[in-house]
Amino acid sequence: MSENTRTDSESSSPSSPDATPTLDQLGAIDGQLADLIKQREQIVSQLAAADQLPTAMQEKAALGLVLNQTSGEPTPPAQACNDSLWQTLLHIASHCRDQINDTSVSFLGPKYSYSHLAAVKFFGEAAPLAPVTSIAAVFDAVHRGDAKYGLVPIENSTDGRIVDTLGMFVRRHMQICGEVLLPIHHNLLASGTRDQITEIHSKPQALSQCRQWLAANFPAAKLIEVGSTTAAAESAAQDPSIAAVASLPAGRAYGLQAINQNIEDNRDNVTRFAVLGREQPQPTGTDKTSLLLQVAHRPGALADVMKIFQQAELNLTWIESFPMPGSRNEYLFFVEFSGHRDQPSVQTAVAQLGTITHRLEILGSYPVAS
Ligand SMILES: O=C(O)C(=O)C[C@]1(C(=O)O)C=C[C@@H](O)C=C1
Repeated sequence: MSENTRTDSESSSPSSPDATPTLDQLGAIDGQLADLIKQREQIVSQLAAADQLPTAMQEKAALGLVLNQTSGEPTPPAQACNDSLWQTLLHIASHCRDQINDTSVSFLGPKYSYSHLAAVKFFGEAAPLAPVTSIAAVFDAVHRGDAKYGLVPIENSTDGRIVDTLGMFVRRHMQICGEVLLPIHHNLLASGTRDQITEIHSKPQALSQCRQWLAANFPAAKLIEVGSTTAAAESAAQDPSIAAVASLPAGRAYGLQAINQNIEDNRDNVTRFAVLGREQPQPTGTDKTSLLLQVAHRPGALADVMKIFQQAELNLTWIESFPMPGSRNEYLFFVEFSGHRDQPSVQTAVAQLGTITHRLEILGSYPVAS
């Protein structure tokens, strides 16, 4: 143990409750923190070498419990996401994992896309994040095992479902092991002045979330759909006639001016992201389960499905229909409800659903985000 880690009451705590603390005491505490983080790094690499390192998700759950004990509040871990002490602990955990190159997280990039901001919120600032250029590529990276986790937008409070994501779940079997809620504040960013703007670039969902504002303020501008909000910011940095709808961090990264801030039509604009990965999180008491199902094409088929949820007293939190690729008038359904797949009532409902559906996939059970 180094000088700094000694719990030295003379150097790190005030000599009496009324005495003003000194800068030395602050320095001593910082030294202890740095030393503890180094010790933590070492333990993480030793656990990894012994193949005993918990997964990033397990570690996150354990961190939540530690934080709850410290604060004395019975908050489930996932709900502590906005707390800055929580973010700091998560950052330290991701920093230690980064030393051993453990967890890679695939997301729709480049950096500073909303998907990137959501990945940082969930996995921590220092997690090894791997940007790709499309939602399909996130699924591919997790499917091939190039990334341990993936992060994709699934639903927005203004605009509804994210079609690219639901389409990929239909085409490729993939598990959900977590979710992140991110408030989305869009900004009009440009390298020139307001008068120079003739085109506005962004991801279709972002343009749609600002549709009324754009129509009222830039009725003559051409709206151009691109792969991500950061890709739009990149173009705006190269051409003063292009403005981007993107995040403020993207604007700062590309040296753009925020011509207008918070231009989303709905002030309560929130996007929900799904965390993709092979892991199956343990029940926490506040969990959610996602299913993909296909019902027979006959009257009352969906009503029969709903009856099963009603009888099992499972509370639905989301239901979306999605056209079946290649067969007109047939639909798949995404259903989410409160509860975990290990719960007996969920198991009974799933067994019954299996007898009346043509396709049934449990996409995952995971802690509810707030
Ligand atoms: O382009 C981005 O920045 C994204 O992360 C994608 C995306 C989306 O497709 O919904 C994510 C959140 C916002 O709703 C707007 C864009």
